[in-house]
Amino acid sequence: MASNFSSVPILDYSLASDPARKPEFLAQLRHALINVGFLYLANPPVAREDIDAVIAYAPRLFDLPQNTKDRIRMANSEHFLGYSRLGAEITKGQTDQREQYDFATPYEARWKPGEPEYLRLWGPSQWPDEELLPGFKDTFLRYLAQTEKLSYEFIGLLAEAFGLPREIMRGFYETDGPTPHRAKVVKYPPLDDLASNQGVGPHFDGGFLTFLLQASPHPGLQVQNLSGQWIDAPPIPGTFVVNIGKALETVTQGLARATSHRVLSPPKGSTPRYSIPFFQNIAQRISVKDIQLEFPPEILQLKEKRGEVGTTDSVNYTEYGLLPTGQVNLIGRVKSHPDVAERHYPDLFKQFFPHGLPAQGSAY
Ligand SMILES: O=C(O)CCC(=O)C(=O)O
Ligand SMILES: [Fe+2]
Repeated sequence: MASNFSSVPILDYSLASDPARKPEFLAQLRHALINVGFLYLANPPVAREDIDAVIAYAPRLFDLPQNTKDRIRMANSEHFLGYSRLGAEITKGQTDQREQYDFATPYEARWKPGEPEYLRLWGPSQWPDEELLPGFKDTFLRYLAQTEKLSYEFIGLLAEAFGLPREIMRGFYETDGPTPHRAKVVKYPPLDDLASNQGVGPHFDGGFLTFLLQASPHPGLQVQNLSGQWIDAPPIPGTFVVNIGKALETVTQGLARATSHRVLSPPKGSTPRYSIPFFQNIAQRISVKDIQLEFPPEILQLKEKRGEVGTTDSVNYTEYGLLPTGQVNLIGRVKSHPDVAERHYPDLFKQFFPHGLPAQGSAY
């Protein structure tokens, strides 16, 4: 019988460090990974004062004068890092109604001519001037470092929940150098003057795990269940929303589900919604088919019990079976930010946009 879900489960991270209650946590985690693909994580090991501080900074980032935001626009960056104006991003061919900054964990650009083009994707972030937003960069980096650490601890717990050794996933990210991760600070304006209510259109996340901080009390995030219905995932203070990306779904042979999700714009007259997603990545040169995980048969059976996953409204990621992760990432960025691609990756731009820049979808 197909299992389905009508709400997103809440897991308490403090159980994971209590030996007596860890089995309970792992059982809940296994259920959430296999049957839902989303969960709330209460009591995450990220300092509350840093969480509160990044939440407080979010509106201030967008209240900066337009010309100072544009100075660090994404189009400047071959790493697709920086500021994107409202309406600059495309999901599934439609314009998203959100304004955002993309930042990454610290990373020195390493690409050299002759190496694969996708290695150019990662490099330093563009930060707002310190005088304009004192303390933001340091606070955000501290937040990123803690969230990154949590993401690796969580991958260890995921392995345990699936009956594997805790360290088995390391091969995906411990390679010749650090694996960079991306985060965004996002503002969804209310519907008043928008062309549509697509805050962000239906999609899967690409990488391993996403840790989403809902940074204002607005609902709007929705998750698609197995029969295609949209289920609300409203903010719960003090939690992260954790979900699975397509790379992790692929390496776990579909045990951990990547679940389609979207954000609807806040209603007319409302204040803006803010959110801060962190996207855990894996090493760029690795193809997900390079490492085969052997799951115990009784775990694989749990997937059969789930039944067929119904249709989703999201784009798919069939490339993961074929290409290095870095190339899959780069293609995703090109499709989402064609104007940045046109400037820095002209060949890929022509391949995906043979008729030129779409009417919408220009970061600048
Ligand atoms: O803003 C949110 O709540 C979700 C954003 C999201 O799904 C994404 O950026 O991938
Ligand atoms: Fe997402």
